Amino acid sequence: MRLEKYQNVQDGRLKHAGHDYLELAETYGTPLYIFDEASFRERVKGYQQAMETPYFETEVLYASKALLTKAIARLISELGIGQDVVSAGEIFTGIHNGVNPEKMYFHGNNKLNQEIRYAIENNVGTIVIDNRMEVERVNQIAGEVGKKQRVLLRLNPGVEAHTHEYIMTANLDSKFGESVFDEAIDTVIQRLATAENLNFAGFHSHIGSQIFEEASFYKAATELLTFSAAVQNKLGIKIEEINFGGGFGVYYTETDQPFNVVDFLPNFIEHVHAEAVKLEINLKKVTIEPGRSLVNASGSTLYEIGDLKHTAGGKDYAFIDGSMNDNIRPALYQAKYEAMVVNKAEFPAEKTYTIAGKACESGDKIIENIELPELTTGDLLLVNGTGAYNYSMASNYNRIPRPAMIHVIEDKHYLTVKRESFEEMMMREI
Ligand SMILES: Cc1ncc(COP(=O)(O)O)c(C=O)c1O
Ligand SMILES: N[C@@H](CCCC[NH3+])C(=O)O
Repeated sequence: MRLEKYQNVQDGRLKHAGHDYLELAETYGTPLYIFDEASFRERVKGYQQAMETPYFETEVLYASKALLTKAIARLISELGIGQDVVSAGEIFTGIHNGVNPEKMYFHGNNKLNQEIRYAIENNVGTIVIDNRMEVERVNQIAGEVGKKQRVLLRLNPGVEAHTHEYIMTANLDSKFGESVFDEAIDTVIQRLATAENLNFAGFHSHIGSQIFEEASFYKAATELLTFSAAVQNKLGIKIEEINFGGGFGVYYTETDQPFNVVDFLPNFIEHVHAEAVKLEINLKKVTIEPGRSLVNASGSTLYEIGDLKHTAGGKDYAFIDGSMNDNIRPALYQAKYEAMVVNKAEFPAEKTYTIAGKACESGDKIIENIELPELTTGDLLLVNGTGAYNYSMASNYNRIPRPAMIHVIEDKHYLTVKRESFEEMMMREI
């Protein structure tokens, strides 16, 4: 397993910022989500600095679908980044933990009327309109609330990025946004710009998630700016802001070769500026909304090895006390992960295992065919790169309680999510 900056091997054991994983397991139990707060803070600051430019206002919005807890919301607020939200639930969590709603961008392809009303009443700064029907709904609800709502339109620029089919968002049949190739697109934009209760500020696009080619982002930017210029020239509508979405790929295993986002961003901003100048677009604001690349490497999950099984077919299973309930990604996207036996950090890897969860599903395998030291019941297995889309996609399938989460920050660690109890799982039931 590739170690993160905060991990190192001492006395034959893997440690997290000097903390022994065995002690963390004793204190908090397993399975345990562990979030390294220092590296998250550093990454956020790095992105913010890399976006700074004299050309226009820039803002980093954190795509909170990747991981949102009360503690994460407090960090968003403290660090002063915006929040990309996709439901009233995310807005609620943000607002109740100090996030300034003016800095929120509300996305979603079927925002409910009550969510739109909630957002407008609670001063959510920008609603990113997905489609022409939503234009009318937001306009009407804003009128009822008595506000003029700032909005962007989500465009599908038709830039196909190479990623898993389920996380592509800009193919022609995507459910997200209005296509730049749609014959009615001009009418939709004209309506947006003239709707009495809307303040149309520009466009948004997000071409997909876990993307490794910088070229796809440059291409999408060029497409969007060219389209914006056409809108200005043809319809006389000014485009002040473009939100370029998130999607920067991260390292899970050695087949992943992500680019360095902090190096990429200044070049990207230059590209956007140069294209905007060429096309005579007076951009006032540029935003990005990364989720995975901000949190994934800060998260890991600690499991205890239970039973071991050698099948008649010759496979060696090692069962963990977690499951697809705490990490659905291998089952959903065939996602790959690396892992390490923290108490055998210096033992040679000599056996091939399939790490399977305890859920009643054959597909509940967290890692297939990983080389590890000979395992024994009670060993602790750490899976790295679980910060994004693990806790936020966790479920209670099989009535399995969701794990606890802790934050580690230099010399201390603290609980941010309590382990779910059986009672809590029944709480909403009558
Ligand atoms: C509109 C939008 N913005 C931002 C993101 C965050 O993407 P990622 O976590 O890949 O950075 C997503 C998720 O794919 C999204 O749909
Ligand atoms: N949840 C997905 C990505 C979807 C991103 C949100 N649009 C993942 O785990 O990779």
